[in-house]
Amino acid sequence: MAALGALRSCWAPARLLTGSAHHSNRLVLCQQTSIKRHFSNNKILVELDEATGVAVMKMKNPPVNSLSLDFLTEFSITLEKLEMDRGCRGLILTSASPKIFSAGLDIMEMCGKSAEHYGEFWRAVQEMWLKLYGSNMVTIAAINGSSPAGGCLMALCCDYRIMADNPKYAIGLNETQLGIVAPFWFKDTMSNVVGNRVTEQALQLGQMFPAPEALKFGLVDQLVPEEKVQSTAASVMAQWLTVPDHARQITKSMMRKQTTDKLVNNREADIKNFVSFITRDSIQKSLQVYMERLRQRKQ
Ligand SMILES: CCCCC/C=C\C/C=C\CCC/C=C/C(=O)SCCNC(=O)CCNC(=O)[C@H](O)C(C)(C)COP(=O)(O)OP(=O)(O)OC[C@H]1O[C@@H](n2cnc3c(N)ncnc32)[C@H](O)[C@@H]1OP(=O)(O)O
Repeated sequence: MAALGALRSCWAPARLLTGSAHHSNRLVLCQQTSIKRHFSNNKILVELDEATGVAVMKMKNPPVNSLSLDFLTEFSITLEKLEMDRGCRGLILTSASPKIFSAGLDIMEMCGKSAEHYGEFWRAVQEMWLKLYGSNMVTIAAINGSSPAGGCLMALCCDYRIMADNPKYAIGLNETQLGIVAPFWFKDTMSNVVGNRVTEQALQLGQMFPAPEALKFGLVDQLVPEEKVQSTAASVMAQWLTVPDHARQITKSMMRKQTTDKLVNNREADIKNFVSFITRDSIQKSLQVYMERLRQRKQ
């Protein structure tokens, strides 16, 4: 969480990038150029470049990067490690396999399981959101494929979104299409980016927007050719990192705290609400029908 007291002081890298550092600091930077640290596990590839202070996090949960309980747990642990690492100032979030950024929450985690499981799963979804939306790091989503529902939420949590310029890739909070409802904190995250009116319509209709449409109303910030998504993310990140960390972090926290506090103060009630919603027979039926439709589409 972006608690003000926990702000990290990362002045040296900021000064290096703005060019006001002492000569000996520059030497350190040169010497560090090729040092990369790895935080990978079997679901997420992470490489932290010590010279730039930027970590690239590639989701790798085949076939579609669905957000399973295991994946979400690994994700939050990894994010926590990076957050605590004084050498890490920026995070680029992307997919290890182009075409799909993330298929969103793993629907199988919400079907035919116990109430205890649903509670545990939802707590993990909350944790991912609190950590990513509340991150002190500069976060950039390099969206190299489709990004429905929970995948869109992850991208919306970031400070800036760069998407591959391919109309086949779509992004949006499509929950109503599955017969489920995006909770208030999904809604707030989108509303904070694109405004209330657009969010209201998009959420009711469960709209998925092809990349060019998403750009038009600011759901993503920039479209670039597919092969330039990563390099553009790196250069946008370099610009963001020229701003002194403490000032940017306080500003980010000021903009987002009201939204995160709403969940922090209501976590247990939100879990209870989710469990009672998802265990309804009608909702279970809707999810099964949706999965069946996905399978049939494939055939
Ligand atoms: C009363 C007030 C209540 C208030 C609210 C209270 C509580 C809130 C309640 C609920 C909130 C839940 C919020 C949910 C958020 C979500 O994220 S739901 C997930 C939504 N995701 C989707 O709709 C994506 C569906 N998938 C696709 O559209 C496509 O699969 C694709 C991602 C575009 C990829 O297409 P393609 O490359 O063609 O791959 P396939 O379709 O063939 O898929 C490959 C296999 O992957 C399986 N799969 C796809 N997506 C998911 C998924 N999200 N979860 C699990 N599995 C998935 C797909 O079935 C294929 O499996 P098989 O190979 O057939 O076994």
